[in-house]
Amino acid sequence: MKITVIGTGYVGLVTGTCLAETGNEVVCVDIDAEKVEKMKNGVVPIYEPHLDVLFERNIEAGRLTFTTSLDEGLEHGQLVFLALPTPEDEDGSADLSYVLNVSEEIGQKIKEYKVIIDKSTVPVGTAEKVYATIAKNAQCEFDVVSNPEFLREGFAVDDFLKPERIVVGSSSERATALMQKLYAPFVRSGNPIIIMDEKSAELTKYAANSFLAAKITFMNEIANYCEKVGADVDKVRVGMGTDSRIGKRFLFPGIGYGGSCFPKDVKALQKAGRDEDFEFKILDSVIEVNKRQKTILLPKIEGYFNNDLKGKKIAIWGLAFKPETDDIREAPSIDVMNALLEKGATLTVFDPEAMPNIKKQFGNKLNYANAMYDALQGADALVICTEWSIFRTPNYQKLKQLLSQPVIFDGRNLYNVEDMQAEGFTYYSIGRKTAK
Ligand SMILES: NC(=O)c1ccc[n+]([C@@H]2O[C@H](COP(=O)([O-])OP(=O)(O)OC[C@H]3O[C@@H](n4cnc5c(N)ncnc54)[C@H](O)[C@@H]3O)[C@@H](O)[C@H]2O)c1
Ligand SMILES: O=c1ccn([C@@H]2O[C@H](COP(=O)(O)OP(=O)(O)O[C@H]3O[C@H](CO)[C@@H](O)[C@H](O)[C@H]3O)[C@@H](O)[C@H]2O)c(=O)[nH]1
Repeated sequence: MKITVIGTGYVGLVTGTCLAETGNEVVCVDIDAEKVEKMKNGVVPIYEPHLDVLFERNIEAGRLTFTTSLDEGLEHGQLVFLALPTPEDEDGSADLSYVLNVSEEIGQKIKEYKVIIDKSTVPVGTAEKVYATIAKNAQCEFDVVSNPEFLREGFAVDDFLKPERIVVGSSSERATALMQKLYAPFVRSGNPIIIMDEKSAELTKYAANSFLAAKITFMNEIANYCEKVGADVDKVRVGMGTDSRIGKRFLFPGIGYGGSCFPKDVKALQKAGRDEDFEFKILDSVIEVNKRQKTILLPKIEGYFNNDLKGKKIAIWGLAFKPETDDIREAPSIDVMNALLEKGATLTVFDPEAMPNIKKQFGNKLNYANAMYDALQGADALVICTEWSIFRTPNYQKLKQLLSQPVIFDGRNLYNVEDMQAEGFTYYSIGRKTAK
C-alpha cells in the first residue's frame, strides 16, 4: 500500500519504517530539513534500539524515502498518518496547532480519496476537528481515522511489530477496511484490531496512559509509606503483583514517571475533564504525588550531608527519562539536578545516550564524564536516576576507590540492600531500609 507519514519523530519514524518492513511503500515528511537530510543520508536521527537495521534495509529496498515537501508526500500516499507533536499547552491541554495546521494544508492539497490517520495522542473530538478543517477546502472524498499509538520508547520497534492490540476509531467502512488490510501482518499472532468510534479510540489512549501513570504513582506512595513503617516495597510488590488481577508490570517504584507522554497526557486529560466541568480527582493526586516523587531523594541527600550541599561533588548516573532512549523530556534527573544545583552542589554526569540532549539544556552548569566510572572521580556521593543495564552490576571495589565516601542514593532500586550493606556502602533507595 502507499503510505505517507507526516512527522518523523519517535512515533512517525518507527511507524514509517515498520510499515515499509511489511512491504508498503512509505514516504516520510518532516518540516525539519536537517533531520530529513540526515535520514536521506541513512542516519537515524534518534536512538531507538533495532530501528537502524530496519531503517537501512527499507531505504535500500526503495520502500522508505524522506522529504520536506508535503505536496510530494500527499501526492504519494492513500493512507496519510499524522505523527505530529501534541505538546502541553500553557493551561495543560494538548496543543493541537501542529495537527490542525497540517490538516488545513491537507484540505488544500489533496486531489483524490485519502484516509487521514491520526496517530498523535489527541483529546476526544479531535477527529471531528481534523475532518472539519480538511472539509473546508477539500475537493475530493476523504476519511479521518483515529489510530492511537501505544509503543514505548526503547521497545518501539518490537511494540510496533508485535502490538498487543491495535485500536482503530472509524465510522467509515471504506477506511476501516483499508486499516484492517494495512495492519493484517501485525496481528497474525491473534492479537486484535479493535474497531470503535473515533471518540472512544481517542479516549482509550489517554485512559491507558493515565491508568499506567496512576499505577506507578500508587506504588510510589506505597514505597514512601514502607519507609515510614519499616516494610520492604520489593516484597510488597512481588506479593501484590502475583495476583493476576493486579499484574507484575508497572509496579516498580522510583523517582517518578517522566517522558514525553505520561506527564503531558495525564495533564491533558485532567484539563479536558475540567473543560466539561468534570473533576478527575484521581488525576489531580497523580500529578501532585509524581511532582513530589521526582525530588524524593533530596531530603535523604541533604540529611546525609547535614543540610549543607555547598561545594559537595555529586556524580549522577542516568539522565534519560528511562533506559534505552536518548529522550530527556520530563526526565526526573532534570528535577534532581536542578534541586542539587540550587543547593550549591557540583555535578558530574554520565548517561550512555542522553548526554548530547542534556548538554543542550544544561550547558556548562554540569561536568560531563566520558564513561560511568569517570563521573565518580573524587565525588562525595553517587545518585542514580535511570536504570540503564550497565549500572546494574558495577565493580563495587572501583566504586569505593573512586568515591570520597561510599554513599549511593539510588532512585531506581538497582541493588540489593543486604549486598550493599555487606559491601560497606551507605545505600539509600526507595521504599526499602537504608544500608549503613
Ligand atoms: N514518543 C512516544 O513514545 C509516543 C508514543 C505514543 C504516542 N505518542 C504521541 O505521538 C505524537 C508524536 O510524538 P513523538 O514523540 O513522535 O514526537 P517528536 O517530537 O519526536 O516528533 C514529531 C516530529 O514532527 C515534526 N513536525 C513538526 N511539525 C511538522 C509539520 N508541520 N510537518 C511535518 N513534520 C512536522 C517534527 O520535526 C518532529 O520530527 C504525540 O502526540 C505523542 O504524544 C508518542
Ligand atoms: O514500573 C514502572 C514503569 C515505568 N516507570 C516510569 O514511567 C515512565 C514511562 O515509562 P514507559 O511507559 O516504559 O515509557 P514511555 O516510552 O513513556 O511509554 C508510555 O507512553 C507512551 C506514549 O504515549 C505509550 O505509547 C506507552 O504505551 C507508555 O508505556 C518512565 O519515566 C519510567 O521510569 C516507573 O517509574 N515504574
